[in-house]
Amino acid sequence: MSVNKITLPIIFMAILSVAAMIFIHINEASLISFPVANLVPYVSISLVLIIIFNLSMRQALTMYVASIIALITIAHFYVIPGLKISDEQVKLVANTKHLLLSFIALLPIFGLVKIPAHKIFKSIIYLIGSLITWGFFSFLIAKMELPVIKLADNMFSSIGMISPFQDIWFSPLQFALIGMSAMTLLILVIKSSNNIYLLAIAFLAAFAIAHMSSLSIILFAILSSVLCLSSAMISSRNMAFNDELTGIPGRRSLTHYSEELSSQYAVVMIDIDFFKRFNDKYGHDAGDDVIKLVASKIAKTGNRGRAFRYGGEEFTLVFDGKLIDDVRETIEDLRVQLESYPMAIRIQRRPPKSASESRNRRQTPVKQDIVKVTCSFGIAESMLGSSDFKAAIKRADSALYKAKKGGRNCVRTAQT
Ligand SMILES: Nc1nc2c(ncn2[C@@H]2O[C@H](COP(=O)(O)OP(=O)(O)OP(=O)(O)O)[C@@H](O)[C@H]2O)c(=O)[nH]1
Repeated sequence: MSVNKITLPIIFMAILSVAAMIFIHINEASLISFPVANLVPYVSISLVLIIIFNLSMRQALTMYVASIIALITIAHFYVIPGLKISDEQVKLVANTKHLLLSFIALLPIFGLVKIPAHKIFKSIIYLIGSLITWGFFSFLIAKMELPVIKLADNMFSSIGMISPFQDIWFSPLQFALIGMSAMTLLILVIKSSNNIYLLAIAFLAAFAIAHMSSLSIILFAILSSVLCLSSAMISSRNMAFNDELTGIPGRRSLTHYSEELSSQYAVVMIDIDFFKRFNDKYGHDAGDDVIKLVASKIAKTGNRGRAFRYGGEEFTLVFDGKLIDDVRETIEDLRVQLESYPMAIRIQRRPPKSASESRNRRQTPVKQDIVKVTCSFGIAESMLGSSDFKAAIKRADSALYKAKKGGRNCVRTAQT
């Protein structure tokens, strides 16, 4: 068992959440009529569970747990009746909700974002970021009097319901946050550009927290849970089916995919040339860099080709519905592209001889080198009346062998 990257921020959040709840309980329990204290065991137990799942490296489970807890906690919050309070108390309750929901909203987010453990500072930025986002959204909605909100208000009142946009709580603190909010939003957008779930949840959280209505909170709870669950499913599927080094589908995916193929397809086996020599000269890490670069190029092959890492320095391309003649040109183009692509790799240096040499090295950037790599290709196609994919792979492998024998950096087909 080892502490993975998101464990420490979660522990940090757990301590903050429990401390905040105890504080709220001590200070406001007499003013509010629902038992805030009930949430303490919920959140504490759930955070302990999250930490345990994280310690056992079950990140997908962590996300499931985080999202289910978000749902249960919010449901608990709103199912408990008896909010008979004065105006002053409404404000206090609103404050309590803001605080609690900020933490709860952050749980799934922290389940999704892999923040390096040593950067607890980053967690604080995310916390402040989501609070500022909330400030920005409530300001926008409350102050701009968007026509769409009036429309929604009318719609809700016409069916006898209270609009979630009514009585938006708006404090002077939000004014102070507005200047910074645009910047924070921008940072959130940039940081989460390849994590659409984070972005969606941050926005939903901001929306829900800004409105403080059961409807928007429930909407948030449902949507964030769905987003977390789907993210968990996608990430566990990716973990099982994608190759760890290159990120492209691995051998297991290929087997899966072969079962969905039509009766006509072309399959290409690709192998990096003289890779052993390359590894010996530049080191294993540089070898890994090359495998990643080659994989990214192969994955971009057009003509509706699907790329897989077959294993080691071998890749497979599958063209469903195509035959050798349909893909020959595509593969020749890919070969030329790889051959002429200058790859930047990090060069490993020999171990430092002394402490002072080691210090000096840390100040100089890691050396890079530009290398050229070539690949050999073997193409085969499905046999009439046979759906045996393994046999097609074997034929492509034999064609690849011919390409290696024929001098490498060339394409051979199972026919020739
Ligand atoms: N860096 C790195 N090397 C790998 C990986 N998988 C396999 N290899 C290395 O790839 C090399 C493959 O070598 P060989 O099968 O002898 O073939 P080759 O040197 O490419 O020669 P030809 O295929 O005949 O052109 C071996 O040295 C493996 O250790 C990997 O994931 N990363």
